[in-house]
Amino acid sequence: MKNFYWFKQISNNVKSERRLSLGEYKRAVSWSKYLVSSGGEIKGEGEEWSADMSQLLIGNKFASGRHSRIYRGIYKQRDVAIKIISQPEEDENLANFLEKQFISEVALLFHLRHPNIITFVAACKKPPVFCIITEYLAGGSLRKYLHQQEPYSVPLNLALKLALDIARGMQYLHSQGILHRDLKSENLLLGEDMCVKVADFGISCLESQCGSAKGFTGTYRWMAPEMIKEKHHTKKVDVYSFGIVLWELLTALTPFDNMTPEQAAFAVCQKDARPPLPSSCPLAFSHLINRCWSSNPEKRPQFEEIVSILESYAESLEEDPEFFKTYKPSSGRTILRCLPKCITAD
Ligand SMILES: Nc1ncnc2c1ncn2[C@@H]1O[C@H](COP(=O)(O)OP(=O)(O)OP(=O)(O)O)[C@@H](O)[C@H]1O
Repeated sequence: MKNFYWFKQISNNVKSERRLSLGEYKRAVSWSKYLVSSGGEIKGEGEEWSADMSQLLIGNKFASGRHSRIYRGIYKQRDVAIKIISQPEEDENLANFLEKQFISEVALLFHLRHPNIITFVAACKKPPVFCIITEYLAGGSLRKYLHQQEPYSVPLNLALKLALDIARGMQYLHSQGILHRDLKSENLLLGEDMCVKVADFGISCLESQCGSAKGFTGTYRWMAPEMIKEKHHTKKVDVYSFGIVLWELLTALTPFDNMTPEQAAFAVCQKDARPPLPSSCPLAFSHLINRCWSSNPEKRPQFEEIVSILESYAESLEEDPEFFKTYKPSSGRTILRCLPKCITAD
């Protein structure tokens, strides 16, 4: 607890009660002054999601986004992560964009409840600073985890479990009519027992309101070709990104590592390039990955089918530890098992 302090205390300049360095203290004050009104707590703007700032204990910064800083904290006795977004004074367009993004992220997160989706706790809006409080996931991002592993070393049963968690979170998200649009290992967080949760809904949208992908800020290495080309896009853009994440799980590498993001985007769109599947990749996975990252969105499966397929793999693996060595895509076994769920009106 020694590095935590109350916002309220900061506003009252009770500096002596905190064991922060002068630099940390100045930084904390510069951010928190916007979140704490003089002598009292912000009551928010009446929104259901408004945080009670008197209950927020803020700790060390542990990560950063493009326009945000992420702090550890405690809110109502619960471990939380606090994403603080600050609008730049000198760039009005970016400031407006960040405000819209904050409102949209909070509106979507507020309604989501699923074990594989990060849990929203509260938020506060005090321009030029906004904050989003979510549960804290101690395992960090899947990307960080994978980068700590030797290439091709993630056990297949673990890769399968992680893939299933992600697919279940995405199935739920799509069932709510929401497109994530920035699915990548950096936005997948690890909780206890290696449970994965989908996070960062900054550029997510309701399917009916997504519009075109013009001026889009997603990440090229994971982005579906139709989105790179700023064309009309559907839920299937997330399935494409999931294919890339599956590839990451099997290789523990960064997709298109030898290219800049722009070169990767060009290669994907103009040359139909995809990251190379290792020769050791079990057919069961390569078959699914190839379907997921198909350049034709219609050919990509829905998450409902992906979950069924992965569940059938998990069952088969439990019955037969050699399953991945003996699997044949045309065996019919998997298809039969998922048939009732696979047939959709897509
Ligand atoms: N609830 C959390 N628990 C643990 N770590 C988190 C949490 N939220 C965010 N992080 C860490 O902070 C990083 C950045 O978070 P996030 O992607 O939400 O910020 P962002 O501002 O949207 O970033 P960007 O715009 O660059 O995508 C994540 O990759 C993760 O490592």
